[in-house]
Amino acid sequence: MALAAAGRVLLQAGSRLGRREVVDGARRFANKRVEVEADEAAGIAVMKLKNPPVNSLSLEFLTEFLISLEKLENNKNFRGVILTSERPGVFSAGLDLMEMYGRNPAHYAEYWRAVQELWLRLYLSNMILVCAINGTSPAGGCLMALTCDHRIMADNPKYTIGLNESQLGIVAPFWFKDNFVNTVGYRTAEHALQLGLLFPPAEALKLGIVDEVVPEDQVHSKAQSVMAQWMAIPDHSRQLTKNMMRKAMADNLIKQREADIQNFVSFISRDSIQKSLHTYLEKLKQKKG
Ligand SMILES: CCCCCC/C=C/CC(=O)SCCNC(=O)CCNC(=O)[C@H](O)C(C)(C)COP(=O)(O)OP(=O)(O)OC[C@H]1O[C@@H](n2cnc3c(N)ncnc32)[C@H](O)[C@@H]1OP(=O)(O)O
Repeated sequence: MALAAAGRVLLQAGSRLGRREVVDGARRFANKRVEVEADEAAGIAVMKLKNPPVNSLSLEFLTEFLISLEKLENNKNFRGVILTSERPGVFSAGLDLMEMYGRNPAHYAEYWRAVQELWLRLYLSNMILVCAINGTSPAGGCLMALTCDHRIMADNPKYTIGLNESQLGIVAPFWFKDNFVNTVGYRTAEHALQLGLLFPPAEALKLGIVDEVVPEDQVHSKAQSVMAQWMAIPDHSRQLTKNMMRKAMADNLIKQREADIQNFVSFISRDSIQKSLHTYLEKLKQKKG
C-alpha cells in the first residue's frame, strides 16, 4: 500500500517531467538525470544513469529514476530492464554525500525515505533486472547492482565494486548488509563490510558480487543476450520464485521503515559523523589537486 501511494505521487510529479522521442523504433524518455530507451515491441528498456559528474544518487536523481521505473512497471508490455551508466567509467558513486552533509533533520529524513524507496522498488520489481556495470560502483552504487537479477561487469581493473561505508566512517544499514550477506555469504560479508573493501572485477566475480565479467566493449551486448535468456522463462513462475526468495527481506525493512529513518537521521546528524564525512569530502577534493 505504502509503495502504491508513493508511486502515485511520483507519477504525478513525473507527468511534469521528461521529454519523449522515437529513435530506431525505441521510445526514448529523456529526463534530465535518467535516459530510458524503451523498446516496447521487444519488452525491454535500457535505463541509463545520467547524473554528472559521477552518477551520485541525489534526491533529484532518485525522484527521476523512480518515476521512470514506475512508468515501465505500469506498462505490462515491459518485462525486462537493463541498468547501466551513460558515462562509462563510473556506474554510480553511490549515495550523494552532499545530501547527508550539513543539512537539517527533515532533509535527512526525506532523503533516506527516497533511498529506501529505490531499494524496495528495485528489489521487489516484477521485471527482470540486468545490471551492466560499466564503471566503478561503490556503496549505494553497489547496492543498486545487488538488487538486480543478474550482474555483468566490465573487465577493467581500474573499476571497483563493494560496500565501502566503513571507510567513510559510516555504517551500512541492516538492509544493505542483508542484501550483501545473501549475495556473498556471511563470512565474506563480515570481513568486507568491516574493512569497507572495494573489489576489482575478477575478485568481485570470485566472491559472487557479480555474475560475469566481460571485455568492456561487450558489456551491453552481453546484457542483451542474458536478458534474452531470462525472457525465455515464463513470467509467472519467475516472478513467483523471485518474490518467494526476496519478500521476507523486503518485509523486514517495510515493517521497520520509520524506525530506520529515525535511526539514520540521528546517526547522520551526529557531530562525529558529520566530521567524518567532511574529512572524506576533503580527501576526494585533494585527490584532484
Ligand atoms: C544508520 C546510518 C546509515 C548511514 C549509511 C549511509 C550509506 C551510504 C552509502 C553510500 O553510498 S556513501 C557514498 C560512498 N561513495 C564513495 O565513497 C565514492 C566517492 N567517490 C569516488 O570515489 C570517486 O568520485 C569516483 C566515483 C571513483 C569517481 O572518481 P573521479 O576521479 O571520476 O571523480 P572525482 O573527481 O573523484 O569526483 C568528481 C566530483 O564528484 C564528487 N563526488 C564524488 N563522489 C560523490 C558522492 N558519492 N556524492 C557526492 N559527490 C561526489 C567529488 O567530490 C567531485 O566534486 P568536485 O566538486 O568536482 O570536487
